[in-house]
Amino acid sequence: MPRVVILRLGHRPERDKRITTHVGLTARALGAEGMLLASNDKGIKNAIEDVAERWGGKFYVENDVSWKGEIKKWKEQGGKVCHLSMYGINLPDATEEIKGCEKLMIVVGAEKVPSEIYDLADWNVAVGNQPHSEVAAVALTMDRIAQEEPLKKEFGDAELTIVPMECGKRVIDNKKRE
Ligand SMILES: C[S@@+](CC[C@H](N)C(=O)[O-])C[C@H]1O[C@@H](n2cnc3c(N)ncnc32)[C@H](O)[C@@H]1O
Repeated sequence: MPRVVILRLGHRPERDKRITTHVGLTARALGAEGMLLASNDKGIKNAIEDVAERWGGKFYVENDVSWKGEIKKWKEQGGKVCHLSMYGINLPDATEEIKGCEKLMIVVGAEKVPSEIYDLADWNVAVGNQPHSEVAAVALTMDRIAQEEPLKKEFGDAELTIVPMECGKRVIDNKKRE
């Protein structure tokens, strides 16, 4: 799988807190390295980085970035950009090509995204051509482009680790074991 960064556009702090947090948490869980938030909401950064600190890995959130600046920088560094939109080409028809790149920025909107994004993106990709959710779109895309099973990813330096079991809950507190 390429290195993946999420660019979240159009986040409205008064109504999108939960969904933007879920975009970040889902991307982290499936192997992205970070999320760039093109709005000012430090609470999102704090909430996601707090989870990452307890559950491991090195996921970061950058607050209040310039979306255009970040896309430009990413492309100058050889990265590719995949904008998720129900109007794009269908994911199964783009997966093989996307899998081949080294650095991938996945762009997801909230409200309507600036039309310029469609031209700046290397791929405008629909996760099926029906409206649904940015969380589902990120999850399915990351799952489809993964080379290894993303649900078995291990997170280093975790304070907390779950022991999967058929029934019940077991969480290891790694701090207590030190
Ligand atoms: C709830 S939708 C709102 C879309 C907005 N009304 C518009 O017309 O662009 C928010 C985001 O979810 C993602 N999304 C929703 N359905 C999608 C689909 N079928 N395929 C890919 N992305 C999707 C897109 O990134 C979109 O910007």
